[in-house]
Amino acid sequence: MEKGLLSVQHVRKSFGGVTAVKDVSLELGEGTLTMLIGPNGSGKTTLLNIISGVIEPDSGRIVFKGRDITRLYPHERYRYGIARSFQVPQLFTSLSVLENVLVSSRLYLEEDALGILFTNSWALKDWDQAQKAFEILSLLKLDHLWDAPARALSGGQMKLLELARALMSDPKLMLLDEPLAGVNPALAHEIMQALRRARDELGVSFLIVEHRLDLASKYVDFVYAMNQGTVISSGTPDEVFEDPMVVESLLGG
Ligand SMILES: Nc1ncnc2c1ncn2[C@@H]1O[C@H](COP(=O)(O)OP(=O)(O)OP(=O)(O)O)[C@@H](O)[C@H]1O
Repeated sequence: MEKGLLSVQHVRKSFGGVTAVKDVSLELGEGTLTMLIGPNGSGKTTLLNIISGVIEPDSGRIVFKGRDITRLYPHERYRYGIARSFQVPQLFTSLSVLENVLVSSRLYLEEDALGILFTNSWALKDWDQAQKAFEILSLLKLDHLWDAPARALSGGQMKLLELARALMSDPKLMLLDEPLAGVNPALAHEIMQALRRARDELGVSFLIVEHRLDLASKYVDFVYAMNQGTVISSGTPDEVFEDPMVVESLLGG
């Protein structure tokens, strides 16, 4: 497995009497698509939160691009190249698809994002940013909807739009919590294909938590399987889904 982008080392986190994550280690390489699987309560979301910086681990280290980021705040990690998206997309529903992407660009956030929202002053402000937004929208096959209000999109398209917004910040690693939840199978395949295109064309690595193994597994490079707070198996999808430990504990025999 290619290594080197993210290294999670012996991470542990308890909530009161519950140890959600027990001595978890994992490695992600650049430009890879990795899926984190496990039954409910196995610690997947807690691990994602520890990597994005929302939750501080009790012990262990997070190393990103060779630097120890364990004590950095989420916004510092974001600037450093770790983006996170949520199950429910956080969009400006009355703005157009393109405007949603432009508002998220780092350039605009570092300026006066609210002022821009109220004055539409991005319109001719920065052609490069608009061009970049269009490139990302076309990579995700949303370019034909550029002028539609975000509220007119389907649930799956909203997830793609949220992904487009996150890609404007040039992340090296994107953490996605159940990107396929509630999405119909056709769009779920489109989302997985879009992740692969972003991996291939932008060099982004993805770590996705996903329960829809049948849909997602054919698109990912690597799988980590968790159970009761520990990693019980890792490798290519074939290796992990044939591992007797995984068959026994996650796939119900
Ligand atoms: N803030 C919290 N306070 C107390 N317990 C928590 C907290 N967050 C998670 N837990 C507990 O830690 C364990 C792991 O939870 P986590 O949400 O990480 O699992 P998960 O694998 O993401 O589950 P799911 O697939 O259902 O989302 C569970 O027992 C959960 O109840």
